[in-house]
Amino acid sequence: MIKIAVVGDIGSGKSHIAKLFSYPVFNADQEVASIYKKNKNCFRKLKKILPKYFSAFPANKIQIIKAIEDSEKNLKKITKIIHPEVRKKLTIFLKKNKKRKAIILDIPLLLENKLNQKSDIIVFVQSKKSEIIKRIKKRDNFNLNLYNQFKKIQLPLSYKKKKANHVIKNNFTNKLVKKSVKKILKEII
Ligand SMILES: CC(C)(COP(=O)(O)OP(=O)(O)OC[C@H]1O[C@@H](n2cnc3c(N)ncnc32)[C@H](O)[C@@H]1O)[C@@H](O)C(=O)NCCC(=O)NCCS
Ligand SMILES: Nc1ncnc2c1ncn2[C@@H]1O[C@H](COP(=O)(O)OP(=O)(O)OP(=O)(O)O)[C@@H](O)[C@H]1O
Repeated sequence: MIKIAVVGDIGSGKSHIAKLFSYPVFNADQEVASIYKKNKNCFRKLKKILPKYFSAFPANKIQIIKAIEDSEKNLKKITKIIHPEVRKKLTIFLKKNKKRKAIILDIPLLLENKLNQKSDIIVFVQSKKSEIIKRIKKRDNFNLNLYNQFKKIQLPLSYKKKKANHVIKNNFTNKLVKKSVKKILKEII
């Protein structure tokens, strides 16, 4: 199984491009959202360490964001509980798809959390900063503080690009991007 990991800036188009590969996608952000929504055991652990923000199941996103904004330590406490659950889901996903020729990893913190293996193909999505900002500002509940906090924690984009086997330039139109995806697949599969 070839693992193709899509990395890049927040809002650069990783999830959009991951889907264009037409192979099963593991989307870590979606997994996190689903854990908050469905995993009561995880909620209990979160409530125990951060009762002020996790009061009733399912967790409230505004409260989670407030916890993270209030202190970086809170984010560490949350990720200590959430990340092992995401890793469990990843193991299940890889097992389920072990006979597939390729799978796509849409894990924003893949390199930060050293979830990659040497054999993985890393694809870096490169998008114009101004275009990204314009788009993410339109998102529901967009929070500039949180965005800046996450940017500070994430590895520099220059490092991610250097680690990549391929770079896809995303101009937020499908024509160019689809061509790049096709070219990469032709080279590796
Ligand atoms: C704060 C939350 C509720 C905001 O949810 P929301 O739906 O608005 O955003 P989403 O989860 O899609 O994340 C958007 C982007 O923010 C960045 N981001 C999210 N969490 C983190 C983090 N812990 N560290 C650095 N960047 C992060 C990623 O680039 C991600 O793609 C959520 O991001 C969260 O709970 N984060 C902590 C858990 C985590 O580490 N998730 C990252 C995936 S493993
Ligand atoms: N090539 C493209 N053509 C059309 N729309 C695009 C393209 N690339 C991205 N988009 C759109 O831009 C927005 C941001 O893309 P996306 O959500 O995939 O980014 P992301 O990098 O996964 O974000 P995050 O870091 O928050 O997880 C989405 O609405 C997506 O549909």
